[in-house]
Amino acid sequence: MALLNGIESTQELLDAQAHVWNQTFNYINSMSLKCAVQLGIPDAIHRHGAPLTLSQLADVLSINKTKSDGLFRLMRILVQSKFFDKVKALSGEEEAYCLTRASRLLVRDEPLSMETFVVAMVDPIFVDPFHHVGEWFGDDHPSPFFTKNGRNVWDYAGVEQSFNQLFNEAMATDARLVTGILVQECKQVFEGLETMVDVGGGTGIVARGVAAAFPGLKCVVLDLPHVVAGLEGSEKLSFVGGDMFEFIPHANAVFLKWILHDWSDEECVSILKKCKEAIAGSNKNGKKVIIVDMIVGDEREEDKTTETKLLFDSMMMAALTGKERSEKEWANLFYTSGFQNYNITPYPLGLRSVMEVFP
Ligand SMILES: C[S@@+](CC[C@H](N)C(=O)[O-])C[C@H]1O[C@@H](n2cnc3c(N)ncnc32)[C@H](O)[C@@H]1O
Ligand SMILES: O=c1cc(-c2ccc(O)c(O)c2)oc2c(O)c(O)ccc12
Repeated sequence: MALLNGIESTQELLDAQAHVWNQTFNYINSMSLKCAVQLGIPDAIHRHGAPLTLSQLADVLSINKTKSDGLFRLMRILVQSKFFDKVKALSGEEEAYCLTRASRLLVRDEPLSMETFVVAMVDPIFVDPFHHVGEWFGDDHPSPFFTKNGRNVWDYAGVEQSFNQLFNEAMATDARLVTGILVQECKQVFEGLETMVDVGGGTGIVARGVAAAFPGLKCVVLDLPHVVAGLEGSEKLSFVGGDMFEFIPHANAVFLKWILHDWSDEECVSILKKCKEAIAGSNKNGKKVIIVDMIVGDEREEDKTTETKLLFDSMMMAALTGKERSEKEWANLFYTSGFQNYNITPYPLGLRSVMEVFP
C-alpha cells in the first residue's frame, strides 16, 4: 500500500523527508561561509602558516571562550563543505584545521582573493531579492530585485554608493582571477588587435591586463558614469562613461564579459547591433566581438557544474532580466543581430567559455 502518492516504502518516505531537509537548509552552507569570512578564519590559518587546533583558533580569533563549542560546530560544517581539512597538529595527537584550495581563495588581500565576492553576495541587499521571487511572478516588474527595491540593479547602483562599491568590488575579484588566464591561455583571441573596447568593463581590470599583455593594443572601458567616475586611465587605457544601448566607441574588437547574461534576448540583440556598428569602421580583418559567458546544456558535464550554472541562471532571473544560454540560444542571438559566424573556445575559464563572433 502506498504511504503517500507515489511513495511505496518507509525508506522512500524517509529519503524524501531527508531531501526536503537538505534543500530547505542549504542556505546554512552559504551563511556558514559568510561567518568564516567575517571571523577571518581563512586569514588566521594562513597567517599561522601551519594547521591550527581548535583552541589556537579560538585564541587568535579572540572569540568569547564560552562559544568554543560553537566554533567547533562551525568548523565541522565547513569541513563537510570542503572549506577546511582536518589533519593531525604538528605538536601531537590533537586534530587541527588547514586550508583547502577553496579557502585559500578566501584569504584577504591575496591577489586572487574572492573574499569580497563572498561578503557581497551574502549581504542582505544581494540576498533580499530572492525573498520576492514568488511575488514577482504575480507583478509587472522586470525582476525580483526591482520588486524589492523599486529600481533595477544599475539604477540602484547609481543612487546607492555603498551598493555600487560592493558590486564593483565583487566583479573586480572575478576580473583579477580571469585576466591572468585570459592573457596566457587565450592569446590567439587578442593577437593582432590594435584597439579593443571593453563594454561594461567595470573598473577596468581586464582591459588594463589585456592592454599590458599585448604591446600594440590600446583599450577603452565603457561603463556607466557612476562606475568609471574618478578612475585614472593611462596611455594604453582610457575610460568612457556612457550607455552601451546608445553608443559604443569604435574599435577593432568589442569585449563583453559577464554582460549579455545580464540581459533578455531583445536587449542582447540591441547591444550586439551596437557592437556591430562599433567594429564596422575598422579596416582590420580581425574585427569581432569577444564574449566571455557560460554555455548551459552540455550533457557531458558533471552534476555540480550544471547545478552551479543553474544557480547563476536563477541569480540572473532574481537580479536582472538575463539568463544563462545554450549554444543554440547564443547562435540565435548572433544571427538575429546580423553576425555571420562564430567560434567557441569551450571552458578555458572553468565554467565559462570564450565566444568570438564575426560580422
Ligand atoms: C556584471 S558586471 C560585469 C563587469 C565586468 N565586465 C566584469 O566581468 O568584471 C556588468 C557591468 O555592466 C555595466 N552596465 C550596465 N548597464 C550598462 C549600460 N547601459 N552601458 C554600459 N555599461 C553598463 C555595469 O555597470 C557593470 O559594470
Ligand atoms: O555574481 C553576481 C551577482 C549578481 C547579483 C546582483 C544583484 C543581486 O541582488 C544578486 O543577488 C546578485 O550579479 C551578477 C551579475 O550581474 C553578473 O553579470 C555576474 C555575476 C553576478
